[in-house]
Amino acid sequence: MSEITSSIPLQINPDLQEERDKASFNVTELTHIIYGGIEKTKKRKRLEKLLFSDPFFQEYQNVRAFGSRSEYYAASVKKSTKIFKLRRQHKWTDEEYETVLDICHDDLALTLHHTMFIPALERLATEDQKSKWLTLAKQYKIIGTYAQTELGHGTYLQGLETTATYDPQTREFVMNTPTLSAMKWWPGSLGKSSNHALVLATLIISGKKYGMHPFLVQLRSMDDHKVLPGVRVGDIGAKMGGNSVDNGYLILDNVRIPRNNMLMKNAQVSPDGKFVTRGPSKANYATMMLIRVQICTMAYQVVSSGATIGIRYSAVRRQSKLDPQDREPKILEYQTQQYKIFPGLAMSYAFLFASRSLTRKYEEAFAEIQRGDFKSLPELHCLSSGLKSFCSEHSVRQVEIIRQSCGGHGYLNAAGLGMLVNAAAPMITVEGENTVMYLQLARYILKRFAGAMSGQQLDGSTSYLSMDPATYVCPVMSETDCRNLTALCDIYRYRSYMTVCRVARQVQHDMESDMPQHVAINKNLVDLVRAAKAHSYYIVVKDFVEGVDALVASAPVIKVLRTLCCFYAAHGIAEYSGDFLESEAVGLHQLKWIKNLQVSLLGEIRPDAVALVDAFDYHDITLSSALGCYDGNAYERLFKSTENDPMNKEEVHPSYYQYLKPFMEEMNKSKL
Ligand SMILES: CCCCC/C=C\C/C=C\C/C=C\C=C\C(=O)SCCNC(=O)CCNC(=O)[C@H](O)C(C)(C)COP(=O)(O)OP(=O)(O)OC[C@H]1O[C@@H](n2cnc3c(N)ncnc32)[C@H](O)[C@@H]1OP(=O)(O)O
Ligand SMILES: Cc1cc2nc3c(=O)[nH]c(=O)nc-3n(C[C@H](O)[C@H](O)[C@H](O)COP(=O)(O)OP(=O)(O)OC[C@H]3O[C@@H](n4cnc5c(N)ncnc54)[C@H](O)[C@@H]3O)c2cc1C
Repeated sequence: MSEITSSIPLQINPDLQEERDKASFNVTELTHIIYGGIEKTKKRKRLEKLLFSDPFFQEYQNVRAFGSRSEYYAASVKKSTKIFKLRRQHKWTDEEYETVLDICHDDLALTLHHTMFIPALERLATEDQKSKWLTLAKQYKIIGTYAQTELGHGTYLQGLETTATYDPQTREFVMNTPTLSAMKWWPGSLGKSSNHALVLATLIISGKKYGMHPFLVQLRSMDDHKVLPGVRVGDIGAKMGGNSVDNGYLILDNVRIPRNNMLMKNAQVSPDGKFVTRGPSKANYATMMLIRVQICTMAYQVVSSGATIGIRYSAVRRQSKLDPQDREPKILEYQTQQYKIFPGLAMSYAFLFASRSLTRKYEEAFAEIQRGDFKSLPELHCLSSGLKSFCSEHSVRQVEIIRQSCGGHGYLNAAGLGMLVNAAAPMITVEGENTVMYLQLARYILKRFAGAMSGQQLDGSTSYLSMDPATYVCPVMSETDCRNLTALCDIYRYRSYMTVCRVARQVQHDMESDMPQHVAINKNLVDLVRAAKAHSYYIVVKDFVEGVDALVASAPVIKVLRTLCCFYAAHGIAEYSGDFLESEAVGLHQLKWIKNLQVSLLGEIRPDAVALVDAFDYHDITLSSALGCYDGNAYERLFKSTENDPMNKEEVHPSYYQYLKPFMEEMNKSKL
């Protein structure tokens, strides 16, 4: 009888334990830094324990892996409602609730209710409207979504075709979907879950259009969830990932809603049909900006989860030979493996600091906006647009590289990496497609650059655009200088300055050559995006350097984070060396030194790699990966995962009797 079983050993895989034993710093100290202090870490642990002591959360993993789409959706509705109930029962604060959503990695069917519907009510409704609708929403007496995107338009909001026409006779809005391309298409939780939707529609009064405004529309009966008259709603179909969410379509056929169902914080329609605005015209775009900021944090979670799986697996997987006399090495010993995974590790910490800094700026600006002061809105819009695009693009790409670095096993669902990549991929598209968002940033940068050229004193993230480029000398004079974080940051800043300067001059030149502005802009779009990317890279490196500099921590923690920060910056320069050379931010000598440093840092990070991902402190259920489990028993867990596979339920699959058996019989009888 074979001794091979799928039982999971009680002890940690010795290969992983060996890594933990040799860490140069205290992992718990770093975990506290990541989560914002001992109390917050403890609270998180308590919430994790509360959630995962319920066997449902373990069973949920199986439905996710092996259930049909409909079963997965149903389990996810159950998960959402369980969490909603727990929130009420334990009177969680908003912060505790957010922590729970982070622990669950946010694949909840009813996700849009809390990610967008409630924040939109908070931002777009008047106090009176809030006391009615927001209260109902927070008590889960209504479930809602944010229905903006249409089949024909997602990006171009001025092109939205859904109409809200005011009828002063009845003091109602008539909500209508006039064409196929006007139907709402994509909103999460719309297809089957929500009974209400915040519908973004073009307001029409007496035949005149007044732009996009938010309207609260009831879609389904509160008694039996049946679709109300005039409403057609359904699921848009299976997606590459995120299939627990019922992204939906919505057609409104002259559905009448009371005047008060227009959310009127930023603009009002009086009973007799007069339109009055308050604040800037883009005030109704506020919810999107919030989610863009949150996407940066999600990108951190995505890439740090991927790095955790990749590094733990690479520490327990042995393959081939390095020293012919020795046993097969851990694949983490191969420099090429380190080169695939450590950029994701360094990026995790870079995005942790960058998203933290962006969130802080957002909260400060939001408080000002609440007081009616909108001066930081343009800066915040552009910063969040750029960083949303940068963090999503880089994290999704890096996790796919990590997936590939896990060889064949990385391709299994049980590895958790494919699902992670597919779930994270829409971050590139949602809340403003990345190219479009980079271009929003580029538009802002061009204006600021023009301001600097005309002698304006700039502040905020673009203040460096008033620098005098003639004073720049590459601050790296020797190989040792390459470890100077301020010097590396200066190199990024100058690269960004030159990239912006070049495209600004080109656009100006094209316009002076009598090219209409839109033609000149379109002729330079690729370089405009390049400038926005260079600026975003600089901001992320700067936030990382400043974040590490400001840390109050033990010397070993600071040392390891400085090493990662240096690697992150050096890796970026090596990867985009063409841009850095072209802008003359570095010369060939410096580039060679920085490339050498990048490679030697791999070896310096290597001994702490496992400890650096342990510090993220992800629960095994959150990671949902046989390869990335804390105990490192990857093979046992892979084998165990096959037990739940419905394909293995019967010894002989029904298809044998249906197809294979008759086919084999026919083949065996055949004379050919
Ligand atoms: C474990 C894994 C978890 C991972 C999870 C992964 C994914 C998450 C999955 C799902 C997400 C869930 C929900 C998703 C929801 C959505 O997607 S909701 C729909 C979002 N849609 C958009 O974001 C649309 C994007 N388009 C726009 O924002 C605008 O149309 C655009 C900015 C492109 C142009 O606007 P428009 O009004 O047409 O522009 P103008 O050219 O007239 O004006 C531009 C001026 O307006 C300023 N501006 C634009 N936006 C803002 C803003 N938000 N705030 C402040 N100012 C703004 C802009 O700077 C210009 O100003 P100037 O004229 O230059 O001064
Ligand atoms: C998983 C998922 C969940 C979503 N959830 C919601 C939701 O809850 N609510 C909601 O309202 N919407 C939702 N959306 C829709 C999402 O917001 C849109 O898909 C997104 O805003 C992009 O718009 P689009 O699909 O129209 O892309 P398009 O604008 O058609 O983009 C297609 C291509 O055209 C290019 N392009 C477009 N305009 C320009 C331009 N001006 N300059 C240069 N290039 C341009 C883009 O760069 C891109 O390459 C969701 C989408 C997904 C995938």
